[in-house]
Amino acid sequence: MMAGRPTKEKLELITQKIRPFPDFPSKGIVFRDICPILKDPAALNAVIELFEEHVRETCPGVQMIVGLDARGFLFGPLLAQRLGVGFVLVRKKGKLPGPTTSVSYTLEYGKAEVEIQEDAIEAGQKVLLIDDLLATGGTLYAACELMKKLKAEVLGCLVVIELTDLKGAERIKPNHVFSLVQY
Ligand SMILES: O=P(O)(O)OC[C@H]1O[C@H](OP(=O)(O)OP(=O)(O)O)[C@H](O)[C@@H]1O
Ligand SMILES: Nc1ncnc2[nH]cnc12
Repeated sequence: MMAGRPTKEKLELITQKIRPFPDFPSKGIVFRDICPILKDPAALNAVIELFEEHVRETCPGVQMIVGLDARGFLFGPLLAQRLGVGFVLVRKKGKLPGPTTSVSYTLEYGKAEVEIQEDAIEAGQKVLLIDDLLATGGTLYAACELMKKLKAEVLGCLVVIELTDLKGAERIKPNHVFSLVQY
């Protein structure tokens, strides 16, 4: 049923479910909350179908979906299942057991460090990164650096929301970002 819905309708369904919260988590930030998307199966399905369509058209050789802590974990495994590929976690530092490698980065509202298990991805594997939102691009940039360390081939990045004024797409170049909703 959902697959038959036009793209425009799917995008409207998703956009309606994104809530803005001014001045969260600090003054001047408009926080774009994706929680209502998760509460609505049709909206969540629309997100996954639009990502799936894009990936099947533009990255048919993808071998692994790499999700970013924490909200990339909400969409990544669903997409990976649809595509019939695996899912790997990029986590905030200190959460993963065994040998890991890490990269630090700055956020729209803070500083952090991400890490991945060293054996999560094999050299040469084709991966797509996924997160809920692209702001300054610091997080995705750091995740792309992790991919470099593991010698993975990044086919692109997927986000539900892109905050275009913050120029995250510039930051992660030459990697490409596909976003569903832009502000
Ligand atoms: O493009 P950037 O400026 O790097 O910002 C985007 C990142 O910020 C948010 O995560 P956050 O670090 O708040 O963590 P969370 O997902 O654990 O809430 C968001 O989910 C992205 O991962
Ligand atoms: N404005 C924003 N809304 C939600 N998540 C974010 N992560 C970084 N900036 C954000």
